[in-house]
Amino acid sequence: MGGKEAFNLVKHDIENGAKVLGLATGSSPITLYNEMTSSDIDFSNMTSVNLDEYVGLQADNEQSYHYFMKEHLFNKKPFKNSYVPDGSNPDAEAATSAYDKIIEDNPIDLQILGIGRNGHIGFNEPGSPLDGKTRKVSLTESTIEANTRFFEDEKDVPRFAYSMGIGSIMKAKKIILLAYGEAKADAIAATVDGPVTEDCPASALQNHPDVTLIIDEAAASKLK
Ligand SMILES: N[C@@H]1[C@@H](O)[C@H](O)[C@@H](COP(=O)(O)O)O[C@@H]1O
Repeated sequence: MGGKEAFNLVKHDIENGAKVLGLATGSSPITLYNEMTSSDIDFSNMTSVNLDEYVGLQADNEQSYHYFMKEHLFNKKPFKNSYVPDGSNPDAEAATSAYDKIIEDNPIDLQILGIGRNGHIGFNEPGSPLDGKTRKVSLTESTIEANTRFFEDEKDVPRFAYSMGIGSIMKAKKIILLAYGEAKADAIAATVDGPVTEDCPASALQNHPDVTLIIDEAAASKLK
């Protein structure tokens, strides 16, 4: 899907000096990561900062976002530093403030985003403050249900995550949002045509000066 288009934008930014990439998990960025791993770009002097991680999963847990990122990108293309929130730290205050410090020290040049069916970005579910920092969030039923496919049993799906806030996402210089498939059509319509509202966290992107949407026809099917 849109991996090639996204990759060309990423490559262009790197050639123009981008040093910090904000990265996302989920199925949407996989084709981009495939392009990155098969490219000849050297990321070893770059930094990556991921959006979120499940609370309660160790980095070596196969369902963790740490693991996902290693498997899809970092094992083949190591970065100088790669940051993902520490889901194994039960102290939410410590884990989230440490992550805010990381974001502050590594301002994001280009942020890659997927989108949840309910318009969430990172794990900022509907109702999240549009200017928020990293925090512990409760996942909604719709997100838990969407994530169930990755776990053996629904009861194993984590109920909480540490997520970069929308305020931090909005500070990225540029943003690329990836969305494919009919299940994302309502979220994309609300993001683009709806009001800016906490009911659709991605609608905050309307206030960002440099956002590119890479979406397929199905995801675009409910746009005005
Ligand atoms: N926390 C992630 C999001 O960052 C991602 O955008 C979303 C959509 O995932 P997918 O791309 O698999 O549809 O899933 C999870 O909730």
